[in-house]
Amino acid sequence: MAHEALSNSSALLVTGLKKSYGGLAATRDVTLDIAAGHVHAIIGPNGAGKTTLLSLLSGALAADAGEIFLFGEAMHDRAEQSRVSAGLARSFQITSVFDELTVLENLQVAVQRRQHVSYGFFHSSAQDKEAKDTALSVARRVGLEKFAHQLSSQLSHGARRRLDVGLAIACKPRVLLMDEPMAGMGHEESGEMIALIQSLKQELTVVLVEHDMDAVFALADRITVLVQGAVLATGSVDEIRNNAEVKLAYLGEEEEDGDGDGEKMQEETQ
Ligand SMILES: Nc1ncnc2c1ncn2[C@@H]1O[C@H](COP(=O)(O)OP(=O)(O)OP(=O)(O)O)[C@@H](O)[C@H]1O
Repeated sequence: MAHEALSNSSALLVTGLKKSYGGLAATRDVTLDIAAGHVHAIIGPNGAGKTTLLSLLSGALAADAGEIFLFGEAMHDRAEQSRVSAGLARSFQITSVFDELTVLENLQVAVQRRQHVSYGFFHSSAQDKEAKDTALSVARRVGLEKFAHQLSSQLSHGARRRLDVGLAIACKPRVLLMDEPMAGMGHEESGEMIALIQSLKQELTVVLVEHDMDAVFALADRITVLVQGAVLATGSVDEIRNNAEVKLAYLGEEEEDGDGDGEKMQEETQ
């Protein structure tokens, strides 16, 4: 069933999403309208419910209440794999890299998994060729072409995380959920990941959970701040940076840091 109130530009519409772990409300009545083609960042202090929210969106966790629409199509009553097939995929958790396979083989497995869902178990040789070609184009897309025949276990941390993104892209998502893609990265690797996410905007919508505020401010079209499971504010980068409540609840530490590099806040929030 489609959502009637959907605006033309909504990629993901979430209404009244709730999740409790026993007595603890991890997600309280979260409503979000994520526009197509945007990078929409979700930020907030530790324990704010960011990962829980991504798990509810991907279907890894069942919500207690609320609705999720992907381009108007109801997702909340679907299982995780069915959401992936519809175009709602999560990188860094839904897919896993097989160490003993090469970069290309890993990508091929991801493409073949999607074909299996679409066409059933038996593959034609044309589908095998399509899987190889698609895997190679995804390797190119995430900047791993020159490592295509390298074992995944030999990749650097940054390259491995780009492979994670590639595995998600191989599922042909329309909305990609990303859980801390810059985690554990140095400056150069973060820069490469920022450039990759920036380039993804041309073809899909990204929901980005990230503690690295430099990356968030560089990438986000809109930001939602979660505090104790509830939406404190949603707005542009400037609106969020200048929001007094947000500064008090979360960004204040960065302002005190003074140099604007977000380091202090990262320490506070990692
Ligand atoms: N499986 C679980 N069982 C019980 N409580 C949980 C579970 N997972 C998360 N929580 C609690 O739910 C709240 C939200 O956690 P969540 O991991 O979603 O926050 P987060 O914003 O992603 O935090 P972080 O920034 O540290 O990753 C926290 O209080 C956490 O302790």
